[in-house]
Amino acid sequence: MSSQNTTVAQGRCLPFTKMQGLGNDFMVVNAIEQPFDYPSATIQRWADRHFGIGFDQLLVVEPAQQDSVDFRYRIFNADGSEVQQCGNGARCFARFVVDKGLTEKKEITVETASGIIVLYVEDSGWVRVNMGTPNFAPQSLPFVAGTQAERYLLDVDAESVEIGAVSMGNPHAVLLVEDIAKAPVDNLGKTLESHNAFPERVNVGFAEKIDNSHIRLRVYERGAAETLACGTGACAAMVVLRLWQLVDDRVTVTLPGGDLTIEWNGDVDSPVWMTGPAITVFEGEIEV
Ligand SMILES: N[C@@H](CCC[C@H](N)C(=O)O)C(=O)O
Repeated sequence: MSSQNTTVAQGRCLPFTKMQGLGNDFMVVNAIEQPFDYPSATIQRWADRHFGIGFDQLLVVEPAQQDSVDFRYRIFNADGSEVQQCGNGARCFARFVVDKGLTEKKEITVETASGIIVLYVEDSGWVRVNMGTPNFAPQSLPFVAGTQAERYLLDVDAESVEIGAVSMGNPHAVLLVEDIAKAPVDNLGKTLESHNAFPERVNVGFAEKIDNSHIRLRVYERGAAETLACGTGACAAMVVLRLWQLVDDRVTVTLPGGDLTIEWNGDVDSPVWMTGPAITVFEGEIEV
């Protein structure tokens, strides 16, 4: 994760599209035709829900750096930090490049800071994403945990909290809770996000099992606080619960903003699939 600190031309107006995937909302910018820099302070100003556009993440469409890839997909949290992956954003990215006529393909390959992912725009307008393989190695998050395990006990404020840990390109801690409505998302989520066992911070998911094919989930996102949905968080929760043999290979994940379908067969060499909606809210321009 890194922050950008370059200067940009003042007084310029930047066209953007406001999009959302299950209420996880985004400012999407075509930087192929209008390259610009992303100082953290500017992103924070744009992300502000009272003084700016208001969004959880800024998504930037750039030219691919490799021949076999269609686009480069860059992601910035509302706090201005650049991150490796964003699942709901990936679906919006796919709809953006198709709706704007930047590609005629319905199978779109994109580079992210954590590798290549493939996006499939379905006839219904929903998007199915090959999110790549989950990585349970602690160093992949990074997570200072000693040896790899299915479950870890973490000391938090004199208590011991059981978590699963996985990288979906970005880092996730997952906790199982009895009642999602009572989950301490604001307090424990915020504390764990910056726990010293996660040197690059972490996204924190609270999952309640409904049955073998249905879980409820709330996520305290690194750099954005609790969001209405987190795509990589849904993948992380599903694979951790699948690893713990609590769910089947195909699971509906109900987030505050709606449902995602997540599929993973339990094989660490198999990819995780995510399917869900991606919606354009409005178009606008903002002063850089
Ligand atoms: N909302 C996203 C995840 C965005 C990045 C995350 N906050 C991080 O810092 O890793 C999603 O839908 O996956």
